[in-house]
Amino acid sequence: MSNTSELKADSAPLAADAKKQAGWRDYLELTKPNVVLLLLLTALVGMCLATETWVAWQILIPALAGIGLMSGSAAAINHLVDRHIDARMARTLRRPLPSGSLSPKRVLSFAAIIGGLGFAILALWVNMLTAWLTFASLVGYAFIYTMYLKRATPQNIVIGGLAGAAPPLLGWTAVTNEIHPFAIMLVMIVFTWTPPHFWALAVHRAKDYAKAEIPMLPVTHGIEFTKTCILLYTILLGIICLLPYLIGMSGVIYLIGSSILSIWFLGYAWKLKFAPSKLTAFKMFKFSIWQLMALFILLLVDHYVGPAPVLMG
Ligand code: HEM
Ligand SMILES: CC(C)=CCC/C(C)=C/CC/C(C)=C/COP(=O)(O)OP(=O)(O)O
Repeated sequence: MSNTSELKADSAPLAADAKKQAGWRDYLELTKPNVVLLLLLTALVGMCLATETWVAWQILIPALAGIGLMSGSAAAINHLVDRHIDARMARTLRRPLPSGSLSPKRVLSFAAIIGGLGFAILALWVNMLTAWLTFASLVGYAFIYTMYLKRATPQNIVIGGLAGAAPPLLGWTAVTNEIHPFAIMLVMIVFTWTPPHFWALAVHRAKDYAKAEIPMLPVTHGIEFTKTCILLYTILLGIICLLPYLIGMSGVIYLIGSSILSIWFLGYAWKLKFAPSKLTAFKMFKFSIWQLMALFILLLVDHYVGPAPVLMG
């Protein structure tokens, strides 16, 4: 979004071209609900790992609601800022803004309302540290990544990935009101997972990104270089996934499960680099989502079911 007059100028043609009436499904789509659900799982695990017992519902409910609403708001701002490039890519052209079912003004109001509500919930019922850290993540994704990094550098998703990686820390601070090294380690897992997650899709959709002139790595440095980077990040992720066990935060259930997932993911990265079929990149992208979900469920199961680990420090 460059300024208010652009928003006004945009509203008219989009509203006039509207092909269908806006409904609640359009608003839901703006929030990237599947992404937010996975973000909330990582936040929930951050909350649970921060305490030896169950998380009190008086914190659990407002923390998940606040983080979810602010993430949804960030996603809606991403739709607003990216509406022109979304209109140029096959994957995104049917979204509510490029398809004309919602106007930019409505999207801005929606993002402001749910974002403000999310912040108020965190500030009133959780704590100010979590409220401000979540706000920083919103700014990181909706403004720094979407408005600047995405259009400026092929390292966009590496740096921007920090915002999407923050929820385990947000969950942890919601419960303890302090930043703990264990929470940072959970952030590091999601942070290192993001490049193979996204670049696998970018390899599959490289022509789309080139058409929209977005400097994603496969566009600027080619498919082969991107596949090498995916392989290297996948190895790094495998190493980082060992840390929860090595520092005594998680036990053998986690170690065995996460090692299987890491080897599996590495198998995809290896195939993508050395023996790809047309669909390997897309299958790896899909697998990355299941892998992160399974990894965080493992952390949770290990925490509550496994034998108590010996904690450092
Ligand atoms: C800068 C960081 C990230 C980038 C650039 C990125 C990029 C993408 C893209 C382009 C898609 C396809 C969306 C679509 O087809 O509509 C996607 C899907 C997805 N991403 Fe990411 N992602 C990032 C971080 C994350 C994080 C942190 C999570 C969760 C912890 C996540 C979870 C998902 C999920 C669940 C989907 C599937 C959505 C669906 O099927 O509706 N992503 N991601
Ligand atoms: C408060 C908080 C935790 C904020 C983070 C919220 C959030 C929704 C992070 C997910 C990152 C993501 C889906 C990036 C893709 O954007 P893209 O523009 O590259 O993808 P697109 O082309 O599919 O829109």
